Amino acid sequence: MLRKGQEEFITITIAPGQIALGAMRHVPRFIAEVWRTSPKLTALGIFLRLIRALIPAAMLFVGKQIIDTILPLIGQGAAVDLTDWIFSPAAQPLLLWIAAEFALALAADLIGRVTGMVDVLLTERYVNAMSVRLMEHAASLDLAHFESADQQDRLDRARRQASGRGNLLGQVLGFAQSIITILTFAVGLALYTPWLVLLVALALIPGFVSEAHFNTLAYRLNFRKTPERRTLDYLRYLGASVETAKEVKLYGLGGYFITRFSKLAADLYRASRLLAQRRAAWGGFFAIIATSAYYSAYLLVIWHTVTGTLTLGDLTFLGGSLLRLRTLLETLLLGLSELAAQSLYLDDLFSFFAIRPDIVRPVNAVPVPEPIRQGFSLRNVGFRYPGTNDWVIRGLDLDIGAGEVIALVGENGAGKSTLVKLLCRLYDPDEGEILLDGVDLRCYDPVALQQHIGVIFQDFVRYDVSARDNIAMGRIDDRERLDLIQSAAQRSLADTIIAKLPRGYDQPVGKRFTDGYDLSGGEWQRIAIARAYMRDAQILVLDEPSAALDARAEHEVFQRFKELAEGRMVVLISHRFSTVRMADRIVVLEHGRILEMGTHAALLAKGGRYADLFELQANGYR
Ligand SMILES: Nc1ncnc2c1ncn2[C@@H]1O[C@H](COP(=O)(O)OP(=O)(O)OP(=O)(O)O)[C@@H](O)[C@H]1O
Repeated sequence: MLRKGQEEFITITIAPGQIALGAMRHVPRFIAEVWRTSPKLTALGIFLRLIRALIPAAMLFVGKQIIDTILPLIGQGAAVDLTDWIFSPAAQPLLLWIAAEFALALAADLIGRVTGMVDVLLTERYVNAMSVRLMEHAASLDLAHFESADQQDRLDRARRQASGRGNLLGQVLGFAQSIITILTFAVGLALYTPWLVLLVALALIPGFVSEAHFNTLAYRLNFRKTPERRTLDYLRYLGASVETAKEVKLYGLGGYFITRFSKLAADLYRASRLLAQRRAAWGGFFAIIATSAYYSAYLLVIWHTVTGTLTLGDLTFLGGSLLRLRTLLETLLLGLSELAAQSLYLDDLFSFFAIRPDIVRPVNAVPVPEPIRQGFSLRNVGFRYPGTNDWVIRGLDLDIGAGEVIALVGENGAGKSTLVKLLCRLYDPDEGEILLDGVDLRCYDPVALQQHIGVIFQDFVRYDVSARDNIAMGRIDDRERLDLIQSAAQRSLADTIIAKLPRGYDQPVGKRFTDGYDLSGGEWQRIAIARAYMRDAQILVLDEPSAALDARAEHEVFQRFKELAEGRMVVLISHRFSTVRMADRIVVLEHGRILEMGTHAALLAKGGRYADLFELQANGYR
C-alpha cells in the first residue's frame, strides 16, 4: 500500500527508456542550487570560465599572426644583434604579437588557478548546503519514510548524492567553457573551410550517442543494484566493526561474512565488467571513425597549403584548430556523457527532496490541552505498516485516562510498540480514530503533540557524546541547564553512574571516539530514561524500559517512577510482571487485539492468559 508522498516519489524517479540527455534536465536546477549557495562565487566562476574559453582560439590566432609576420622578416635580421633588432621598426609588429601571446599565456595560467580555487570553495559550500537540506528534509519526513527497506535504499542513494556530487559543478562549468572554446574554433575554421567543421562534427556524433547510451545503462545498473550494494556495505560492517566484533569472533563468523561478501561482489563485478567491455568496444570503434575523419581533414589542409591556397600561418592556425577541436570535442563528448550520468544521479537527490510527509500540521491546529483532562480514546483502530497486507492492529478500542498508568503486555509481535507509535503519531491509523481529550489526533500539530510526550523505545539511541548531552537530547533547547539535567539524572538513577565517570557530566560516553567511556546496557538505559524525564512531559511512554536493568535498579527506578509519574499518563510496555503489576491497569494484547484488561489482582483472579503468563514467570523464580 502506497501513501501519497511515496506515490509521487516513485513516479518521478527515472523512467525506463529515458535517454541520457533527458537526465540533463536536472542541470539547470543544480546550477540554481549552486547559485543559491553563493551567488558571488558562482558568478565569478562563470565569468572566469568565459574569459578562459576565449583564450585558446585567441592564442592560435596570435600564433598564426606571428608566423605570417616572421615569414617576410626571415634572413633580414642575420647581421643585427638582439638589442638593435628589438628596437628596429621592422620588429615592432612582431614584438607586439609576441607580447600579446605572452599576456594570453599568463592570463590563461592565472585564470586557471583562480577558477580551480573557486571550484573547490563552491563545491564545499554546495556539499555542506545540500547535506543540511538533506538533514532538514529527513527531519520533516514521517517514520514510514525510514522504516521500509525500499525507502532506505532511496534515502541511501540521496545521502550519497548529497556528499558525492560536488565535482559535478566543475564538470558543468568546464563543459560550458569547452563549448564556448569549440564555438570560437569552429567559427575560425568555418571562415576558411566550413566543410572541415562539418566533417569533424559528423564523425564525432555516433561516438557521442554511444557514450550517452552506455551512461544510461550504467546508471540503471547502479540503480537496480542499490539493494546489493547496501548488502555489501552491511556485510563489510558486520565483518569489521566494533559493535559486531565480539559475536563474529566467538561464533567464528568472519569467514562466512567474507564468503558472502565475495560472492555478491563477484556478481556485481560481472555485471559491471560486461558493461565496461561493451562500452570500450563501441567507444573504440567510433574513435577510429573520428580519428580517420580528423586526418582526412588535416590532409586536405596540407594540400591547400602546398598548392598555395593557404599560407604557412593559416596551416598552423587550421592545423592547431583542428587538433584542438578534435581533442576538445572528444573531451566534450566524454564530459557530456559523464555529465549526463552524474546528472542522472541528481535525480535521486531531487526526488528525495520531492517526498512530502503525510503527517503534517493541519491548517487550524487545535492546541494540545494542558493539562490533559480525559486522556486517549482509541476507537476501532486498525493499522497496517505501509507496503504490507497484514493488520498489525485491528478493531482496537481502548481508553487511557488522564493520570493513569497503563501497562501493555503480550507476546512478541503482539503490536505493543506499534500501538505506542500510533499514540505518538509516528504513524496514523488506517481505520478508526485516536482521540485525545475528545479531539482526533490528526487535528493537533504533530510537533506540539510530541513535545508533550516523553518516550523511550526499546531501541533507544546511544549518542556518542557527553553524558550531559545524552540526557539533554530529551529537551535540546535546555542543554545549558545543568540543574535540569542533574535532576533528570537523579530521577532515573543515572546520577550514580555519572558520579563514577572521570569527567562527570562532561564525560564523552560510547565507543566511537577515542576518549569515550563505554557504559553497560543498564547504565545506558538509565541515561535514556533520564532523557524522558528531561522532557517534563504530560505523557510518558516507556517501551521495555527495564530490559537491561538489574533487579534492584528496576525496583528502584520504578518505585521512583510511580512517585514521579504522579498526575501524568504513563504507557508502559514490559515483559517483567514485577514492573507490570505496578500499573493501574493492564492491557493484554494478542495479534493486535485486546485479549484481557484490568488490574493485576483482577486479572489474576480471572485466571486467563495474564494469570497463566504471570504464573509461568513467577514459577521461574521459585
Ligand atoms: N516498520 C515495520 N514494518 C513492517 N512491519 C513491522 C514494522 N514494525 C513492526 N512490524 C511488524 O508488526 C508486528 C508488531 O510489532 P510490534 O513491534 O508492535 O510488536 P511488540 O508487541 O512490540 O513486540 P515485542 O514484544 O517483540 O517488542 C510484528 O509482526 C512486526 O513484524
